[in-house]
Amino acid sequence: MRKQIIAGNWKMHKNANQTEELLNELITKIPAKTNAQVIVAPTFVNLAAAVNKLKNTPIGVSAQNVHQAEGGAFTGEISADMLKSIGVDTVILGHSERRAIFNETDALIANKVDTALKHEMTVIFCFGEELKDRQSDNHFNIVENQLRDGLFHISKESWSNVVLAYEPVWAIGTGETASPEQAQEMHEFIRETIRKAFGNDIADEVSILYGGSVKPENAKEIFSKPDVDGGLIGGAALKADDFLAIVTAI
Ligand SMILES: O=C[C@H](O)COP(=O)(O)O
Repeated sequence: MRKQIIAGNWKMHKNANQTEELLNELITKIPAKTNAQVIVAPTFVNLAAAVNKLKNTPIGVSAQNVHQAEGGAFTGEISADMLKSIGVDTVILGHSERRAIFNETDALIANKVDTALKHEMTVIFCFGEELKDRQSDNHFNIVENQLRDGLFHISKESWSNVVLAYEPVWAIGTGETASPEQAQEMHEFIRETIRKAFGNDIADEVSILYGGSVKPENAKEIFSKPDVDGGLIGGAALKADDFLAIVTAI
């Protein structure tokens, strides 16, 4: 059975007090039993506090990024070893905001993937087409290339530490969601692409999350699709009630 996962990417939101408040609310309100593994990704400065607060709860913690080098003169950057040393063993890589705003290329993301996997971290690998790609009917090519160039160099053994997050850029923070059918069509394509390259076991086991304007109102229908194994949630992860409504929709 594939793991179902709901991850909240808090992006550059929530200071220390607000982080504590949201975590308290999540801890208090999260149902005793959920069908999905639940993860939150606060900003770097609040990660250690989140790890401490969420100890002995069912909620895991992820970082939003990591630097590819082991360490050194990289002002402002954070290494995998630093994350591991505070108990963070999951990292989001390849997010479209990192690609578009911070010029992260497939080659750089592939490097970051290697570093994270070397440190036995779980990678939530994000990818997805822009609106122009979909309008020109090039979305399958773009998605396949992002997968091949950013991820397909890893070993078969590494796949147990990889979660995929398909996030069409045109649906991120726009309020416009891919239809459940569009999500399913792409998730199925992604799984078949993995099947061709890595075989049935890996294709059937890897969790593929959908991200892009998931809300309590549309979550259930999207998650009902057979190749959608959960969600990577942005805006709606910033309110405990909305996030938990999405968690219970799966
Ligand atoms: O990482 C999360 C995605 O960028 C989705 O963000 P959103 O739910 O605000 O559209």
